[in-house]
Amino acid sequence: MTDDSATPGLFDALEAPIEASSVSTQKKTTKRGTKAAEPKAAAPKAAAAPAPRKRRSAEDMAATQREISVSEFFTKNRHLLGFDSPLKALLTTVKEAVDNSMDACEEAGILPEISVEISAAEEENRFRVCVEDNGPGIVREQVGKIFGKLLYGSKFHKLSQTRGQQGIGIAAAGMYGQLTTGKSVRVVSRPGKRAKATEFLLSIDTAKNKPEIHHEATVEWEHGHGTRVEIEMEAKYQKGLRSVDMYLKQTAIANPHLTLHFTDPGGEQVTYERNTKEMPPETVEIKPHPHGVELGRLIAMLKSTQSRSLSAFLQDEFSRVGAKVAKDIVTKAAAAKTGQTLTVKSYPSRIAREEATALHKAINETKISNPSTDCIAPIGEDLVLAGLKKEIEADFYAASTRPPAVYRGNPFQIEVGIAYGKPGGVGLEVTDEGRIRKKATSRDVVEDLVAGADEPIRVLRFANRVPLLHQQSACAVTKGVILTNWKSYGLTQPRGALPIGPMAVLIHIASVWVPFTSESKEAIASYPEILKEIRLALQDCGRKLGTYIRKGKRLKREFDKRNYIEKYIPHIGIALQEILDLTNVERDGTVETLEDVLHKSRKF
Ligand SMILES: Nc1ncnc2c1ncn2[C@@H]1O[C@H](COP(=O)(O)OP(=O)(O)OP(=O)(O)O)[C@@H](O)[C@H]1O
Repeated sequence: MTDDSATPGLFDALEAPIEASSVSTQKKTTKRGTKAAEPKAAAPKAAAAPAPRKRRSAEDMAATQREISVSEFFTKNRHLLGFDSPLKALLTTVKEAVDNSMDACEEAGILPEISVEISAAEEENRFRVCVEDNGPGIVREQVGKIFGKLLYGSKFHKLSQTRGQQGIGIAAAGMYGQLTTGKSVRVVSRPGKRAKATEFLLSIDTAKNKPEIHHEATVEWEHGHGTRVEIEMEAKYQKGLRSVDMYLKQTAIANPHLTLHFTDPGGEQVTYERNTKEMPPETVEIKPHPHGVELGRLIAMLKSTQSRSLSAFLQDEFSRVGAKVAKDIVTKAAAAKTGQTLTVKSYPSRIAREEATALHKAINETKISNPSTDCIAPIGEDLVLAGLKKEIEADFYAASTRPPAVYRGNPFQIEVGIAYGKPGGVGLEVTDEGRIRKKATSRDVVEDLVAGADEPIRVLRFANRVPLLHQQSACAVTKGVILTNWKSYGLTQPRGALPIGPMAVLIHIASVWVPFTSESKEAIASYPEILKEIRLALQDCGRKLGTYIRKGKRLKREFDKRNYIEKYIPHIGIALQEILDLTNVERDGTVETLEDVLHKSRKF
């Protein structure tokens, strides 16, 4: 195919009068003794000289420079928060609301019961998302700020294991709804039996990042306490691996103490009943570990602390620092040329930048015990297994919870569960009578969560019990699975890829601060310490899986051999009858006897 658009330009150039610059080129060529220049394709006509650029003074520029509110920023960059398509926006909204409900219930010590309802709105491509919980509710004064102001929350400034971290989530969902439909968010909240439920209609003033409450009234509400959020938005509802349905199902797996009701836009209802009444253990909030603090943060902390001496500052603001460790740090820092004037009594806010640098270096050179780990609550091997068994029918399950570890001063813990073998697949079992038979299955539906025998395994990623459905390939969890050698556990694995087989692997990272790669909290950063722990947990489960697969292969070989021999038993029977010249009565039992001998033999 030719590019016609190029042609006129070329002819124009050939017909154009020779410009000064091309004449000089000809002269040069002749000088060097080469053939006299034939008329060459001349350069296109020189464009008219561009108008001189208008110069702008610093004052002119200053007139256009102004503050950007965080809401304006995220309105333009909503993809950063997980609102980059109508499909994903729906999932992100449900996720933010359900995660908040779970956090609130757990913080209040209430067994969570949550209802999610998605219904089609009047206008096309619009849905209404309603999430209701039996949590502690929200006091009246806070409702506006929580739902109508970005970067407002209770979790950002503390180090504790919660689903939410940033204080953006639910307000961003409301803002997305407002942006795409112009409608306000409806909130009903009742902070306890003695209080009345209040209904609010509110939106966010994006230029000021402030809530605007349009309506507030007390209403009757059948629940003793809790919160209901309703957001209408442009969205798309679709089932599949990255759907709301999948997020809710995986949430039920990782949160066995949750009862969850879901009504989809078609009116179909599903309830995930809790299978334990045990709440996850209460976790404690911790102070930052000194080894995780960066220089800039240390300087800011020195400025803002209430402590009146350097020793007190180190002990009050950080975990695992006692008087002795504080003294060691200060002595080391003072020994450095730049930190000469430092003593344990130095006044923190008067410490100069060079001294702070020496202090930071000394902190990292001092041996300090790892942070305490009572701030982390893993799901636990038993409940990982129970969760998998409840929602995924498979032939084999295994789980492994690693001891806590630390990245950048933040404690974390990894746990892994696997479900292997699709019901109705190759699963075989030995009956009480010693017969090998195909395993029976109670479900005829092919389970989405276990991959097909010739597909890459399904990786179910969780961070603080929240399923992560997007950005799988950018996530440390996926990297950990790929870096594990699954061939030694009986699975095939293409180079640099996920293993192949009928398996789902659940990987959970519990941490006081999950290192997400972006604000949309979809993938976990690949810190070497995290990758190492993921691989160790996978290897532990892999070893158990390997034993099972080897046993399964042996059973399969036995099963095939038996089938083969069974095929010939009638012929052997006839031959035996003839050789032994048996009577008719004796003849009748020959085949049964041979079959019996075969099945009782454990060798075949
Ligand atoms: N259903 C609820 N019940 C009680 N409190 C809630 C509820 N939803 C939100 N909150 C409170 O509102 C705060 C802000 O919630 P938001 O979703 O904006 O941020 P977050 O959960 O703190 O962090 P992230 O942005 O990572 O989700 C929470 O920290 C919590 O204190």
